[in-house]
Amino acid sequence: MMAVAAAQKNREMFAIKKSYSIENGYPSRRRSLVDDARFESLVVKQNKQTVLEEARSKANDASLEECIQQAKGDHVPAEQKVELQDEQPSLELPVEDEYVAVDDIETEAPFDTNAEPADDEVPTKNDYGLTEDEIVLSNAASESPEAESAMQRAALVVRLKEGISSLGRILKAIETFHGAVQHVESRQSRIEGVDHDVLIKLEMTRGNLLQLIRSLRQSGSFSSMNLLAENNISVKAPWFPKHASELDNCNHLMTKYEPDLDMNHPGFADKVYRQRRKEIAEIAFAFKYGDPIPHINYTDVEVKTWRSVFRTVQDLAPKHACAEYRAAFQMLQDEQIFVDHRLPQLQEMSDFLRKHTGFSLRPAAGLLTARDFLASLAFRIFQSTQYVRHVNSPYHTPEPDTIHELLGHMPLLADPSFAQFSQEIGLASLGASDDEIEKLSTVYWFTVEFGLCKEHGQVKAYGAGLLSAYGELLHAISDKCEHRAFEPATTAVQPYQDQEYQPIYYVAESFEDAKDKFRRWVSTMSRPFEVRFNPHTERVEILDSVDKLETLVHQMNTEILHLTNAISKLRRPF
Ligand SMILES: C[C@H](O)[C@H](O)[C@H]1CNc2nc(N)[nH]c(=O)c2N1
Ligand SMILES: N[C@@H](Cc1ccc(O)cc1)C(=O)O
Ligand SMILES: [Fe+2]
Repeated sequence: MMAVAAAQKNREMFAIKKSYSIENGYPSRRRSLVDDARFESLVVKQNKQTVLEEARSKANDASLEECIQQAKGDHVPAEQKVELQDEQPSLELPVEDEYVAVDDIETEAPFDTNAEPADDEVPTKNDYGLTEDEIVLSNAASESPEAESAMQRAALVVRLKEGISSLGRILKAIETFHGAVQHVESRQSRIEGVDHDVLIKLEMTRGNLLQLIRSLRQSGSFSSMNLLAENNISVKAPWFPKHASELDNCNHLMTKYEPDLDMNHPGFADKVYRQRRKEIAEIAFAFKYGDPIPHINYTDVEVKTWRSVFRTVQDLAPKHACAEYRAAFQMLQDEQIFVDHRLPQLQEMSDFLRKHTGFSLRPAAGLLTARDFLASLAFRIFQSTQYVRHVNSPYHTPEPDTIHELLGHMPLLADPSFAQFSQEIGLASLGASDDEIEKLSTVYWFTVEFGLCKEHGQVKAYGAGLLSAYGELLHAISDKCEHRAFEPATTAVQPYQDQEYQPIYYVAESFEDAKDKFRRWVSTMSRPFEVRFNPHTERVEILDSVDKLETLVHQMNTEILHLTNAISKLRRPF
């Protein structure tokens, strides 16, 4: 608790309004990007577990009689309705706004007659406990009386142990709860002690469905009873932003490396620097989707820092940076955005990127959590810091600053192939599990941040952490470190630290090759749905229905028609 109070105080001093770690009591003196991320995963898991357990114990309190009573009669009397709600309080799965049910994902749950039952199909030891799907359902039902009486389509898998005739009792129970059976399928079970597995698709009110599940669980004739998610019952995916404006909620900071918190930070002893950081952090926290990015009047000291990094990178890039970086750097110089006597403003940089790849910027107060940071990339939005590293350490700084973003990230975000790669990492992160986020951020780390690539047999840098830190750039191309071939599956589990120069770097054959490999690897991830970014609406669409796919196919047909026309026009004789 002491640590939390101290962190709270630090937060006030430094105006950190949203920090995942601080809000959850992470000891502010522990300093590692990786530990910090693990801590986030752990807290999320623990919270989820607590919520599930609470809901299960609540569910166990309700007796069968009560349930059946409530289900009888067309209308549940008002007093009982209240009681019902008391039993199923609103269950907020997440800490803060992470991990809430995704309420608009529809999932198909096919009844694969050959499939062995998965271990996790068996809900709990205590057979009338709620599974996660049921908690999501109960969550949806407890939102309002209307939500509770809303019709819900669902699929149940019941394993019968006393002969197929108990199916009759189940159907009767469904009738009692005013459900409509749409489909029934049965098969001989391969599970010992079970004679039949039955799949029942039905429709009934959410409230009744929960009661039905409870009452079936309490009967001794079934070995297990499972609800499979169907229309509008959410899959167990974490919440993620569906529209670019929702990134206003995706600005959680890591605690490490704030000058107020970390004695090793180059700015720790510098009061003026700390005050400046506070001012600039305020701008990021106040920023909302659609706002112009506020202009910063950089001080002479800040401009001096910029000039020294800019000039060195300008000297080193021709020899050590990849071709795509060099090309974009040149364009930025031609447009007078990259000049040595002033820092580029985020707004002009954002306008530049938008013209080239559709990427845009929004200001960030510091190092963001991987989940929040990656989510924005899905929308082709890069969350960029706006403060400048301390003047005493131009060659390398332990946290991202605007020089790192501008010199390291921006040139490549203007390259179409690289922009696409960045967005794909972002899209893959939406709704990913905590473990997968950890893997994705590790891949991001060894590619976008510290990647090397081949060019005419030579090794060149494309990682932003190398192109903004000439100290590390020279180290990465020296023989003091190890170079390995980029392979997403192995790269994703390579431990790393962000305190010092990296001991290992990964070398990609090319961006296109890295993208190909990444795509193949991502397709092995667990997310049960595919997403797509619609640039016209700035919305991420979940591709989970035939209708949505059909619309897309129509769009693609139109494009193919235009392409075919283009070919025939080009072929036309003079
Ligand atoms: C995704 C991965 O963890 C990566 O290192 C992120 C983390 N958070 C960040 N936050 C900011 N502001 N800038 C960055 O470059 C990053 N990089
Ligand atoms: N080391 C980089 C900045 C940086 C630090 C930490 C990060 O996670 C990312 C970037 C530089 O000096 O430019
Ligand atoms: Fe970065």
